[in-house]
Order: sequence, then C-alpha cells, then structure tokens
Amino acid sequence: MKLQTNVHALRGEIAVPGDKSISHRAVMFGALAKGTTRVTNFLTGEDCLSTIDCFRKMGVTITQNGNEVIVEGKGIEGLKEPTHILNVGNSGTTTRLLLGILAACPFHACLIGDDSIARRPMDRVTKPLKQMGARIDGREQGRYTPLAIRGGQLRPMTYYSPVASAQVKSAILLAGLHAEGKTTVIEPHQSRDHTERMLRAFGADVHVDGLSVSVIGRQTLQAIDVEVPGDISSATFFLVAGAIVPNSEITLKHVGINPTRTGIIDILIEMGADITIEHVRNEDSEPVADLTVRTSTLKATHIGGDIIPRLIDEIPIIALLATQAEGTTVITDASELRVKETDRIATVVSELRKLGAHIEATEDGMIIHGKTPLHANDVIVDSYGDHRIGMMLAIAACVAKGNVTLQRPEAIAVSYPTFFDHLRMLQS
Ligand SMILES: O=C(O)C1=C[C@@H](OP(=O)(O)O)[C@@H](O)[C@H](O)C1
Ligand SMILES: C=C(OP(=O)(O)O)C(=O)O
Repeated sequence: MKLQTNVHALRGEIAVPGDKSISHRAVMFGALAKGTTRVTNFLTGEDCLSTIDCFRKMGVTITQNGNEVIVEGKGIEGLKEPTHILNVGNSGTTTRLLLGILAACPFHACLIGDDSIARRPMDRVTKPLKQMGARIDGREQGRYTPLAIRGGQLRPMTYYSPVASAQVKSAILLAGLHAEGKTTVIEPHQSRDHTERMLRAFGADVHVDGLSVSVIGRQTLQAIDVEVPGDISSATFFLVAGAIVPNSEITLKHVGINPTRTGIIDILIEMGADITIEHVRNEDSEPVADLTVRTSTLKATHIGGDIIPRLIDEIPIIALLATQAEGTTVITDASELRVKETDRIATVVSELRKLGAHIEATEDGMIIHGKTPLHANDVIVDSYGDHRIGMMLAIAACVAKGNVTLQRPEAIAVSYPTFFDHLRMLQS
C-alpha cells in the first residue's frame, strides 16, 4: 500500500474506536455473568472478534450488530466443551485471559493462534494456572501454542508475578474467582486495572492494596451494560501525528483516561507537546475525556521504570515522536516489547532507520537521536504483521518526503479497522 507522505496539515475531530482491553473483558465477563450484558462502542477489531468467536464455540449466544454486542451469560457453569479448536488469532489478551477462565472449566479445550501468537510466551500464565490445579500441555511444556487445557477444581494461590502484566494478573484473578478461598496477585509495578474495575462493576468483591489484588472464589457475576470508552492506545497515533505534522490541530473525543493507561499523556506533556484535556467525566467505572493536540516544538526525554506498563503499547509511536524531538531520548526497562506481536524493539528500529531515523536498539529499549528529517526515496517498509508497527509507519510517512510503500497494512485491522479513513478525514 502506498502511504501518504509530506502531509501539510491534519485538522479536525474524530472519535477513535472502543478500547481493546475493555471490549475483550466486556465479552468475557458478560459470558461468565448471569443475565444479558449489552456492550456499546465495542471495538470490532479482529482481536475482539476472536474473543467473541471463542465464546460462541463454548455455547454462549453473542449477537453483534456493528458496535453493539449482546452477550447472553449463563454463569461459568453455562460454558460448554467446545467441539472445535478455539482460534485466538493474533490476540495475546484473548489467549491469556481465556486460559484463566478455562482453568476452572471441567472440560477439554484446544487453543491455537496465528504465527505471531505461536512465538509469544504463554508459560507466564500456564505455570501459575497449573499450580492452581489446571491441566495444561502444549509446545515446550505449555510455553507456546497450540495448547490443550482441561480445567476443574482449583486451589487458590498467592502469586508474585515476575512481570507487570495485566494479562497475567487477569488470568490468575479469573481463575481465582472460581477457586475455593482467596487468590492474590502481587505485581512488581502497576499494570492496567480494567479487570479489577470491571469485575467490581459486575458485582464482584475485589480487594486492592497497592500492588496487591485479591478475589475470593465462588462469586457470581451479574450482567451489566458496558459503554466502552475510546482506546487511548489508538488515540495515541493521532496525538503524535497532531504534534509532529505542521499546521495541525486534532481533537479526539471520548477517550479513556484510566490513570494506568495515561503514561503517554505524561510523556507528551514532558516533551513539550501542546495538548489539552477537556470534559473529564466518569462513565461506568472508567474515566473519559476529550483530548486536543496541536503542532508542537518537542524536546527529548528519558522513559523508564514505573511508567513503562502505563504506555507499553505506545512505545513504537513514541519512538517516532522522539525522532522529531530535539535531543536524545532514551527508553529503558521495556524488554516486554520483545514479546509482543513482533519484537517491537527490533521492528521499530529497522523500519524507522529505513526512513533515515537515528535510532539504536538496546536490550531493554531504544536510544533515539533527534531531530531528524525523515526521507522516503522509494522506501518499502513492513508492518511485519504487527498493527501498531503498521500505524506508526503510516504516521511516520506523513512527515517524510518521497514515496513510501507499506507491506502487510491489513494487520492494522487487529485494533483499528477505520485507521486510514480517520487519517484521510483529518487531511481534508
Ligand atoms: O490486559 C490487556 O488487555 C493488555 C495488557 C498488555 O499486555 P501485558 O499484560 O502482556 O503487559 C497490553 O500490551 C495488551 O495490549 C493488552
Ligand atoms: C500487545 C498487544 O495486544 P495483545 O497482547 O492482546 O496481542 C497490543 O495490542 O499492542
């Protein structure tokens, strides 16, 4: 696909699609709850459609009409042994949270995903779930898909997670919700807390004490209506575009600003971006706001430590932002990037270098020297099948001169199917 280069301005107002993390959870918790859950502004990205497909294969009636999804929950005991393999597609969240649920189900299920999923470590959840009593096998002792699981009676556990991962935390809490007694997860740093917030909204008792989260088992969830806020991770592509493309002013309506996700806003402000946050309001259990960004003069910064889980999915596009900032930006403590849809340290560095960026990979991050004009003399860049790399490259092209072709642009539909429509709208 030929990308638009040398864009003169991006102006206007858009509503980015619903949050991916919250959309997955709304379907999963709706399936576990008693009663009918109605989800609005659901993200119809491929990852969330994989979640719907897996629960349908376990006998849950789910009706999808555009961005509205109705889930007929019958409780965990209402899930049926799937006749077919559950295909998680490209989605790490589906795989890991689903394993937490299946750990408590007294039946057999097989999980498979795409080539990217087959490379991502699943033992971070299969090991603790096996300790709780689930029987799981898979490639390399259950480290990789394909995975086979037979769940059942679970023991509660206290788990000190070696990684700050909401997927690990959520998988264990979901298993713990169906174990006899109290299950606690303690994280090294705070990861996104959508599971804790939404479980409470579904009527569960969840106890949070600093970095420790506990649930008592055998609780029943009650169906609710969920209005999904706009995804701040999707919004970030346009926050960065607005800051680096000349003559720009972009307003993003109804974006989720849960504090466990807003590391990107802190970094944009620290780097000097002209950003305003308006109409802050609480909807259901998640805060939302309208965000406006204008073309900005940017300076470098250091990004590491506690902030990393608060912006983990935004680092590819932050790397692009740093190429347009004065000075050297250093990103550390981000080795988790190596086990995402691609090794995002390697793919960001190789593709941005093709456009003339001065960027180096380190073991756990990147070093970016700015400010560098990007050029694109018949350059071919590749998403490597990673949606966030594809979108980052499309925004990079906006500030590059010349011709850029993006290979595998279809990956973008995983989290933002209307991305190119929105980019076009802002140019007209
Ligand atoms: O729980 C979630 O919805 C997610 C958690 C994060 O992954 P980790 O839990 O692996 O950090 C994030 O990168 C992913 O996009 C979505
Ligand atoms: C890492 C991501 O998602 P997942 O882990 O669900 O595949 C992402 O969306 O950037």
